Amino acid sequence: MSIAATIYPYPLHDLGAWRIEYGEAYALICAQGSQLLEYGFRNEPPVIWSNAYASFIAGTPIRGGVPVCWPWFVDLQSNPEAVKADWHMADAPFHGLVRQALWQVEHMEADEHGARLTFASPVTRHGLTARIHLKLDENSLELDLDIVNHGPRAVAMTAALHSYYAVSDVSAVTLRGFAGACYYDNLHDRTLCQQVSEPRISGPTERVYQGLGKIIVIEDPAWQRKIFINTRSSHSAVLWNPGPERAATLDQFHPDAWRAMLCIETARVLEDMFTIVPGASGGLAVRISRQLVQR
Ligand SMILES: O=P(O)(O)OC[C@H]1O[C@H](O)[C@H](O)[C@@H](O)[C@@H]1O
Repeated sequence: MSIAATIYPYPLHDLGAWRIEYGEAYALICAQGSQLLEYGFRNEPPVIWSNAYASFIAGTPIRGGVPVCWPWFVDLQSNPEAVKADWHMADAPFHGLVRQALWQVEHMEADEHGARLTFASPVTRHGLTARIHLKLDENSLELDLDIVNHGPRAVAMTAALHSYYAVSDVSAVTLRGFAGACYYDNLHDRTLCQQVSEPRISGPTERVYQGLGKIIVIEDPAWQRKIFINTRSSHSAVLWNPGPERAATLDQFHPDAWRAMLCIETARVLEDMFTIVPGASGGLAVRISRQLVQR
């Protein structure tokens, strides 16, 4: 007998959210920011780092899960000129316009193939519409940021699916998929560097990689697990861990939490920015899965 997925309301204080279950897999997504807050498999460590210290307050960004950053990433001023020009505004919020905005549920469907949900962003400037499509099946979860330009002119933008992954100990995991790429080291004056071998995280890290391929792997021997990050239409990613000193200053963050998480933010930033012409669509997507490995 085949199992069907289920979706049910799971309010977080004042915020609307939905829990999705399908066999051993589960996920939690919130209407604010269309933000995935949990993803994992029962009786295993979580795949996505969910934050016990997160506050669920309307209009306040939630730390953890997968915040959606769009139509720009980080502060607007450090984006390419075309993005700054198209989105110029006073008090531009960090990471764009949608992470603390309330998205509308457009579609929810659960059956023996899994669950599919669509959220629509309230931002319609320049005649753009943005949607997040979430797909959960037995083995993977996909998030697809899909933007359509219904307006009269081309619009430039950057975006990121700012994913926090759960790890046993950030200094003990091995990463695959970065060797050979270039990155800007934000902690060293945004110097452009070449990644020769695969990176290890031994302290605060904030690197913006360019020219990446379609797959990144997190190998976590202590948890006998590999996380696979398959991307679509994205050639950049941000590797971020605050390290202990910055962690102590972050909101909604336990001072020791930096050890248990690693952000690999599937992105289209800097040289990987994109422009959508009238009548066209664009965006980026990530499919997250895991494989258990025997020692
Ligand atoms: O604290 P947040 O606004 O959630 O941002 C968290 C982090 O996001 C990205 O990784 C940026 O590169 C970092 O500069 C920033 O600190």
